[in-house]
Amino acid sequence: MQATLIDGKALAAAELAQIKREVNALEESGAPTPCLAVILVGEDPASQVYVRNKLLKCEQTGIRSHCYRLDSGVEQGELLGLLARLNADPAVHGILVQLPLPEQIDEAAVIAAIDPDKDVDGFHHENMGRLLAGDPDVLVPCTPLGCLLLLKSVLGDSLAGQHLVVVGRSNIVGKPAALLALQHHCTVTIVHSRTQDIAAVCRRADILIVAVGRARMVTEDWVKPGAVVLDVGINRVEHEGRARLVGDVDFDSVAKVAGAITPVPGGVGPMTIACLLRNTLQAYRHQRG
Ligand SMILES: Nc1nc(=O)c2c([nH]1)NC[C@@H]1CN(c3ccc(C(=O)N[C@@H](CCC(=O)O)C(=O)O)cc3)C=[N+]21
Repeated sequence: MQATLIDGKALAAAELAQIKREVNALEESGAPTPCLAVILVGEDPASQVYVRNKLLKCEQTGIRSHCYRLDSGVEQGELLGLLARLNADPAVHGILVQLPLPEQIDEAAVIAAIDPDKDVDGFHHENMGRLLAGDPDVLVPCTPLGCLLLLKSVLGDSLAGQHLVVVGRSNIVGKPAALLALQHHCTVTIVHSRTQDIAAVCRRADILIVAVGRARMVTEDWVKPGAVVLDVGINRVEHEGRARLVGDVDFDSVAKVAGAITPVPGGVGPMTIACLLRNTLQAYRHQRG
């Protein structure tokens, strides 16, 4: 391995420590405590792990949190009613509805029902539009924001002119990551399942962000020597009879050619959670003027 390992866990811990200091300062000034509401529908095991993690990090930073656990058979109207109450509650500053939702519920309708000012996921069309327009007063999706912080940790502020290729075009990672990179003056390409000779396009990237959800899809022949590789994938695979977490990047082969690379676990994931808390604090400040 020649690549520098980008330690997302350590960088996230530093970010959380900073958030904790800011929350403490608010506390000392007598201001109310920032509060995040999390809604979890059903019993999806991965969602339960992620939500537990988010609540734990809230506790560590002093952000108040409240988790609403709804039955997997809940009616959409009930979920929308809960959102209306949380939107109207001035003590709640951030709202996160854990995805995916059960099939009887229209995800788009749920996201549209969240007050954009409390939309700490940055999934509401109002926030997507603001990001597209380059409005600084926007809540940016947590994973792309985490990617940007990881990139700055290796490249400093010199993202300008770098060719950044995003693999994947989802609304929650690929598209917002591309827009954020564009705002930081990168030359941006998005590639996806219909792209012709995807490996050749990726090989031209100075920075590669991979978010497709296919275990170890990106191999060393996709990567330019010295490139920075961020792996957003979280795939559970069987390895010698045991469940194991791997990314969308074939770490062992890519680490031989990349200049820097994030591991899975311990890369983008922890940074995503740190950015959720960062967004909660931003939403709090915005709401309090
Ligand atoms: N409304 C909503 N917002 C989200 O931000 C959201 C979501 N729904 N649904 C699911 C995805 C996934 N996601 C992750 C966050 C942290 C880790 C994370 O911390 N991963 C650890 C490992 C965790 C494990 O052991 O499974 C790591 O990479 O080191 C992973 C995945 C947020 N998501």
